[in-house]
Amino acid sequence: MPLPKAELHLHIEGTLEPELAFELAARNGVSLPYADTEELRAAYRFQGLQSFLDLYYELMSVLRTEQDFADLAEAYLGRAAAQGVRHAEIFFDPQAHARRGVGIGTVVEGLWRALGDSERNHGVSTRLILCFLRDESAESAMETLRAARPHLDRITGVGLDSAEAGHPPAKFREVYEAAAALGLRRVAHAGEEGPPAYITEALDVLGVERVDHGLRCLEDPALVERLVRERVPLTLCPLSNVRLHAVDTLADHPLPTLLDAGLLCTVNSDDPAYFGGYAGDTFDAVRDTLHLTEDRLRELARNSFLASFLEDDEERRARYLAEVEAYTF
Ligand SMILES: Nc1ncnc2[nH]cnc12
Ligand SMILES: [Zn+2]
Repeated sequence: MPLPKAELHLHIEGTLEPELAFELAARNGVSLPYADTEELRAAYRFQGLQSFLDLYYELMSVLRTEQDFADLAEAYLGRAAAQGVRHAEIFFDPQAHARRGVGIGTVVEGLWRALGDSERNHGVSTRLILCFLRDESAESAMETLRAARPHLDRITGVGLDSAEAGHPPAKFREVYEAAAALGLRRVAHAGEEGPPAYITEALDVLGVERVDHGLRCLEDPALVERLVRERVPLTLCPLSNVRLHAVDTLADHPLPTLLDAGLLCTVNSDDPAYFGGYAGDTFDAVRDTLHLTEDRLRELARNSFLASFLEDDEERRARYLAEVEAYTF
């Protein structure tokens, strides 16, 4: 039995495996510029974040209907459950679908067809986090939040993703204020490819409660001290960092340094169809390559539930935490 864990940094569009991409392309009459799944997989060699994002946005053109989003989420939940995920807080990118005329209602209600039955079908509780694309305008983000209003009973929080460099968090001050006023939780990608100052800005200007990635905090010791003091969780994605060249190899990943510094670290899969592993694969990889002890692995699992947005269901959180403590390796 795998170690129970929560997945807190997972883009649902990043779980689109080549096989499902081709199946949906055929179903929807979309042609992909790849002959087959093998040729598509061969394209998964990225120079950095932007080259990944180019393929990620291209491939999601196969997602058209509610059923497509339901099938995508259902496939993810099955894989996640098999790897010990008990709770998943799932990002989605409505603006990336609105571009081709797929409205946020299709996305959210489609995902909900799978998420609504996830506890019963997979034993996985879920939350949805709407991400704004930071390389789109602040006005577009505000329009997206407006369009999300009829679906807010399905949405727990907002996040910020896509190309980071040159798109500081402060650009989205107003939309995060509006999201907070609607009672939404707040997270943001920061310090993945952008500087540590973006992490500080995400905390101070956007009021984020977790930092997605946050890897580059290590360049600013005062910031590390603050993150430790304020118990700000980091949702790290080690396999993503290797594939997008934030680190040279997994053996060079600073996860042990971050843990030793006292940071509240979690490990996550980001875009598992593209980066070579789901949550359990990621835990196995850091265990084997970074030689993490059982105590460290248990700490990472515990942190994942502590950092999750389960404030509305503390009984469940306590149950998950008890499972972590009772786990025998
Ligand atoms: N790792 C990542 N960073 C920024 N935006 C993303 N969208 C999907 N994955 C992402
Ligand atoms: Zn991400």
